[in-house]
Amino acid sequence: MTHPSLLTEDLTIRFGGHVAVDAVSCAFNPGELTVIVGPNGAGKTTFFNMISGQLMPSAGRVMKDGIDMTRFPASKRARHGIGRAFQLTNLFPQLSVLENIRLAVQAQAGEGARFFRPVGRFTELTARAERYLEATKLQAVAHQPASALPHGDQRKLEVALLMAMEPDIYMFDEPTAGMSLDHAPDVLDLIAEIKHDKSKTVLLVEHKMDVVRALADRIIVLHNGRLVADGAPDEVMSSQIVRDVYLGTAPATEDASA
Ligand SMILES: Nc1ncnc2c1ncn2[C@@H]1O[C@H](COP(=O)(O)OP(=O)(O)OP(=O)(O)O)[C@@H](O)[C@H]1O
Repeated sequence: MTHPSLLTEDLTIRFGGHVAVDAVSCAFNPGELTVIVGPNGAGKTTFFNMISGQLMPSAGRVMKDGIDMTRFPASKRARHGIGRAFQLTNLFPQLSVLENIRLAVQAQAGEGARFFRPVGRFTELTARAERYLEATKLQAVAHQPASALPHGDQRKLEVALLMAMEPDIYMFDEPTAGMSLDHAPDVLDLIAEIKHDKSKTVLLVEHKMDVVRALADRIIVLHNGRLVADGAPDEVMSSQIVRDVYLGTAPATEDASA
């Protein structure tokens, strides 16, 4: 039996009088890709922000592998293996794609940006960076400055930087947003590959139902900050509560059941 690697316990945040995420308790398991869906303003991104550490909850806890992460800043959570794809905030725009990936590999290896290191070590880190370059199909643009990449390749680079951190929790917030149709499958294939590694836990916020169908092992539904459904994709998508949520007829305080 697999043990959940990530748990939220009664996770709650209030902005003034507004409860944006309301006592959400959920366990996420290795080898499982969970998609978080819900209408606009349901609390999906806020829930994500509390897991990755961009926001501190008003109440409740975030646990990973038995460790309470609730008060850890995002950087410390990342060192504990909670990895979130961001739109190129960690990027050095003037450096090449490969150099950016190599810096992420170095950071993961705890080597910072040291310039002097044994040649063998340098070669090993470069080989690792090249593996991520290949995995994300960015070889053709390896030596281009990161800032010159078209949007689709930038999203792939985000995934490469995330993979280089070797997290065990992968978090993606609308990974194909703003992407042309010809680039989206590459990124979705990458996420599918990550989820095939049974030691990885993947969380995805997504609006596009074709993406949800292609990737989800499990779906959770947020509505007005509350978890209102949790289960297998077919079961959740055909449930009355989900139809109500999307048609706008759900009561605000519906219980969590698929
Ligand atoms: N920093 C903030 N201050 C005040 N209210 C906030 C803040 N961040 C989010 N909210 C509110 O919390 C609620 C949840 O927002 P959130 O962005 O998490 O929803 P979402 O489900 O991700 O929506 P979308 O699908 O549109 O991205 C919304 O009512 C939003 O206005």
